[in-house]
Amino acid sequence: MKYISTRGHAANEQFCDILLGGLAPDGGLYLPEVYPQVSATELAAWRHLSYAELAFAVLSKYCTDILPEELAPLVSSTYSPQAFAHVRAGQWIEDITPLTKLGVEKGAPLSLLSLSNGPTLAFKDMAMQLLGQLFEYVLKRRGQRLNILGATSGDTGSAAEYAMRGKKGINVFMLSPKGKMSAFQTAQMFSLMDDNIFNIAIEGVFDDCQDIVKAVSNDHAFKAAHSIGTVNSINWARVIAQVVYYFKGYFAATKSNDEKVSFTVPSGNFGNVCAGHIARQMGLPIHKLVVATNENNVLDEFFKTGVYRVRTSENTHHTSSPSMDISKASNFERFIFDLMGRDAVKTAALFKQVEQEGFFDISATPEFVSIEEKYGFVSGRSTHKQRLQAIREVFKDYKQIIDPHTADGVYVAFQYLEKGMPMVVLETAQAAKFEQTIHEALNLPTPRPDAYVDIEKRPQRFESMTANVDLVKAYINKNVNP
Ligand SMILES: Cc1ncc(COP(=O)(O)O)c(C=O)c1O
Ligand SMILES: N[C@@H](CCOP(=O)(O)O)C(=O)O
Repeated sequence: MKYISTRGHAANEQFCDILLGGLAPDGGLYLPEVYPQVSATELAAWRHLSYAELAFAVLSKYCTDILPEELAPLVSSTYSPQAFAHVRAGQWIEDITPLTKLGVEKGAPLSLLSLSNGPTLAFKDMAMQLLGQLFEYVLKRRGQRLNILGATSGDTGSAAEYAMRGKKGINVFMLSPKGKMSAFQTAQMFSLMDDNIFNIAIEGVFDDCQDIVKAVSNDHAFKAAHSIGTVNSINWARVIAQVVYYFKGYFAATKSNDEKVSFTVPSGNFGNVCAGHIARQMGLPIHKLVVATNENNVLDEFFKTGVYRVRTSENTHHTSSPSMDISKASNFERFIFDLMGRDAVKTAALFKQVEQEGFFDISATPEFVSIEEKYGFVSGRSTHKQRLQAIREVFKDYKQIIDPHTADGVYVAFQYLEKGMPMVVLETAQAAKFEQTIHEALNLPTPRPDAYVDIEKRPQRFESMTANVDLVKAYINKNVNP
């Protein structure tokens, strides 16, 4: 399998190269030359696989430069009960991404696909645990080191740090928006004292952090000299690891492969729902992909109007679903590349316009008009009030405490229920990470795993910085070459 860039100027690379490379050298994002297809026979056989077996089946189609006998143990040790088995409502559950059937609403079976059972209680663990294994394997094979530079709005950071802590040859430099994550999320990252973990609190919003990651990655000399890699969904490996649970969720929600399923995905950087798009392109019978945003509704605006208008830091709201406080959805470029018939020239021109003018408008194109029919995408947005309402209703009707991001998903999913069509909402984090909002909605304490009791009281270590690329580079340089 060869990989190409959405902007058309990268040498055709193999999986292990793009795993370490992150952003393509022309500033674009990597994608496979073609999406591998899943035949009807394969889909029938996959229905009965365990999560680890399914992950191996999907990943084998993409990681073609890793021998199957070497990939298989990496995947099976990642998706093991040690990392993902959990207790819910007093019950010990070994299923890695269990589907909780809530009930039938407006004639549609409604379920939650629970993705936040890993070590840091958010869906990011599903991919990040695998990335940790893949990085270690490839770096050892090549005798290289890696300095990961990441941006987080709350969950990617801790998932990456827990997956990479103590790993030989890997450092993690993680940028986060100062004072904008929940107290739990902040403590989860900043309480780590491992020598290879560096937390940097940036005065700004998530987009400022992501812009710095891209600027550092686009400085090819610095990137090469400091072996810079990424763990955000810029990195293709993140996205394919997330493709797996769409297959798992589909099988759990249906009895036969003749059925279709809609998925609602709480969205910010467009990585999670992009994985759904790729599963659909591979042949998974997905009906609708519902993009649910919070008050930072750049994506909802695009799917409703054809105008993609990024917002400035000042116009990015600090909300009660803070991990989705994103106004420049970096992964969105992969979908636009597909939408534009995989035309890298058109894609590069559109994103150049975003850089220069802050928007593009494709409302008058046949491509935009075809989106729902051809790709199944629809969208909606939720606000603080609607988020609280969804938390209350799911608790009242189904006795489940959902987190604020999942609540945005549930609220928007209700607008797209169709009689007889299963609707699966992706549960992206556990409520424990956002207890202030849960308390506001339910006036109840949120149970949390023993390992996290009083985490907010632990000592914290982090560096504060203004949103300045040179300061970040100097900090990396100082710590990599002390
Ligand atoms: C809990 C939670 N839900 C939803 C999202 C949005 O996912 P994506 O950025 O892949 O669109 C994030 C952050 O990415 C998150 O941490
Ligand atoms: N919401 C994320 C931010 C970025 O998403 P990613 O999937 O591109 O890493 C977070 O919580 O950190």
